[in-house]
Amino acid sequence: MSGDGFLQLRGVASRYGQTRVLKDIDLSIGKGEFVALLGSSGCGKTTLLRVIAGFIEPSDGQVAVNGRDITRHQPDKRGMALVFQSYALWPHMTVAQNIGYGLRLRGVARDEIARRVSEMAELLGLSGLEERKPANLSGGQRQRVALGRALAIDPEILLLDEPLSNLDARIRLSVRHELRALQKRLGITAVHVTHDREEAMVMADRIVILDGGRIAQQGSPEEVYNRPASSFVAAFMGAENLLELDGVRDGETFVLQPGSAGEGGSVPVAGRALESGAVEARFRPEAARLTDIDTPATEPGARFFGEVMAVSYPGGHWRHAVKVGDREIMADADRAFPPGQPVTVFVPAETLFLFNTPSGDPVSRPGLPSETVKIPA
Ligand SMILES: Nc1ncnc2c1ncn2[C@@H]1O[C@H](COP(=O)(O)OP(=O)(O)OP(=O)(O)O)[C@@H](O)[C@H]1O
Repeated sequence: MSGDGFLQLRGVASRYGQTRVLKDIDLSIGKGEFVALLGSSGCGKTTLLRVIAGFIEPSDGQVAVNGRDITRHQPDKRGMALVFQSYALWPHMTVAQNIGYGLRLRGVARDEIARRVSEMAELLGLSGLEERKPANLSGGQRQRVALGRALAIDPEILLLDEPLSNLDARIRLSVRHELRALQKRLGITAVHVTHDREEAMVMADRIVILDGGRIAQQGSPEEVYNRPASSFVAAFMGAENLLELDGVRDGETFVLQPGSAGEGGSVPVAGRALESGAVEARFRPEAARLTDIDTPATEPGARFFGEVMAVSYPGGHWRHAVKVGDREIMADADRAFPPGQPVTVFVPAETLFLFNTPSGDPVSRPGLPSETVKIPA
């Protein structure tokens, strides 16, 4: 999925000295689209945002806005505003002076600045606080001042670098929704850097997942969550349980072979690029159904045999650590299975993510209890 190309990156690469941080970044963002750059620490999110903002010149590739190449334009000539995690407000200035700062730098007339500041204060729920200093504001209010300062210059593109991560958890949830609603209302194009999966899911139209400086996958929140393109993306999107299995493709059905995990079952190929051989199977704890040993499968999916190692109650369900073959997985259930109890773990086909391992070689395992259940797709 890609936008209409309002903001376009073509073949962007960046390096710090000899270290390549970004490679082959092709990204097309539509006008008014909210895109989240998501990835673990050090994957290059901030570097990419800074390349877009113009604080870092890419070692290769091009950045264009509305068809115009801006790769070598100064940051203040790009029609973009950047909001940081640290707010970066001037402590000696009032809320009004902070919001009006960018306008003053641009030589805007005093009356116009006053008009714009009061418009921003109104828009961001800061009316009445204009004469306060940042030290006398809450974290959420400070972040709104930083946002007001960014929006006051009327940018075409808003760049957000983890702007919510200094806020406490409860405020973060409400500011997320405020920011998203404001972005839609103003029709502004936004690129938001975050390492928080849920934040990206609830705020963005599109999520771009970075891994080691490359785009691992991009798509709507629903796409990347339910149809991860790789084992890395599946794990990053919460399917952290991993089992290594062998499978045989039989037309449009992928049959999992018996092995050390006691696995068996079959899943529809459903458009996936799956070949016979070794696969990594990934699934979320909440996707697994835990039952007494030998409970038969009644729908397509995979069945594993295991032993409960530990049980806890994080709220709403019981979470179990289960030893399956030589791996430990997490599985949720609405009742507690005591440690030591043998169990069946069933993962329905649509929630089981399968990826051929790079070599394609069968995974070797010691033989343990196993069963194959072949259910037609
Ligand atoms: N000025 C610099 N000089 C050398 N290496 C740098 C510099 N800035 C960043 N890096 C390296 O580049 C890589 C990408 O950094 P970047 O800040 O873009 O990652 P990130 O995904 O935003 O991480 P985080 O979520 O931790 O902020 C990291 O390995 C980092 O150590």
